[in-house]
Amino acid sequence: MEPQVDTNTLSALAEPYVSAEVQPAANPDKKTTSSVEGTFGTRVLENDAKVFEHNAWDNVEWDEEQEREALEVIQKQAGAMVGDSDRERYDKEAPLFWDDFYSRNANKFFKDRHWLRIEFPELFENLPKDTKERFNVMEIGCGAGNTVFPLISEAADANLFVYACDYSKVAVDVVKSNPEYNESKCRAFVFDVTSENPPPEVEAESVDICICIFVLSAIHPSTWERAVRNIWKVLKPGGLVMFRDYGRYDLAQLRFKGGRMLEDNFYIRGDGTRVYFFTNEEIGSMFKDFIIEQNGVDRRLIVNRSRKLKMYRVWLQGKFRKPLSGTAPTSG
Ligand SMILES: C[S@@+](CC[C@H](N)C(=O)[O-])C[C@H]1O[C@@H](n2cnc3c(N)ncnc32)[C@H](O)[C@@H]1O
Repeated sequence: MEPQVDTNTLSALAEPYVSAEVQPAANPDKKTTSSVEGTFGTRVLENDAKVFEHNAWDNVEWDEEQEREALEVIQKQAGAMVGDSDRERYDKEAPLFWDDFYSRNANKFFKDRHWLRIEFPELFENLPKDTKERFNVMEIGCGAGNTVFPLISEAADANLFVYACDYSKVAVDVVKSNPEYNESKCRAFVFDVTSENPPPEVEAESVDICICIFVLSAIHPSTWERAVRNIWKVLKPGGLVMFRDYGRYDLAQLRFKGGRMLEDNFYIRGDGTRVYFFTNEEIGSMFKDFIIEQNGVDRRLIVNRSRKLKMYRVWLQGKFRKPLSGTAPTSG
């Protein structure tokens, strides 16, 4: 996610919300099942002495030392885990914390995802025009609509329909109150992706593309399978999941202090919202029943030139295709 804050000052990166995202660097449209380091970026740091000459560097390699330091930070965090009763409360009341978040921020927090066309060109290719067959996109965890509205406006002359769901009622109300909201193009509704069943608003196997941007990190790891099963059920055979989310050792993870870790790599922010930091392996096994077309890591070094600070960002990006035949994933 990309809050509208200055990502170059550390104070802007403090809890409760670390700036989650800057615009992806370049088109990683490369089919691979492994890391796609090297495909995202355009500006590569070749000489460490020049690190403060630009604001950002792409595809930054991590050395063993950095990895060791990251692990040390995480071990320290694990020394002061959130207590059981708080953990249960954060789990039970999770949507309410997001309600509070959107009550405070409405649609002023995240920037619009204008990079969709670059990173996820499949959303715009082969869109039907003037045909009876509608192209259905579903966004899970649509928040304030920062993906939905740019998408609808970019594809204004196509026969595109967007289902926008979120388990925060306040978020859904924010989407519905947007002047661009138009039920001939979009339908927003409350839905928890970890529910037992897919949403009644969406016909089974009717969705061409399902978008999950910074949402799966917000759900408890024990519910990943249910979420993926619901996504599977709404997708057409051959349909695609477009995924972008936090990666392991992202700055946002390493900046958590004691008393914030709920479980391994799963944290509670100061505002009560939760966040997980994934590895490619975890994402690969979560979507194991899909054809993995991309499962990449986007590493960026963001530099504060005046304060000589280096901030390492790690995001994962993936494209997972539902096979033309196959049965729904079962829960383990
Ligand atoms: C980090 S925000 C991302 C919002 C939006 N995808 C974006 O990138 O701007 C995560 C969103 O996921 C929603 N969310 C979290 N858990 C959810 C769940 N189990 N089902 C549906 N939405 C969920 C939250 O309410 C919040 O709006």
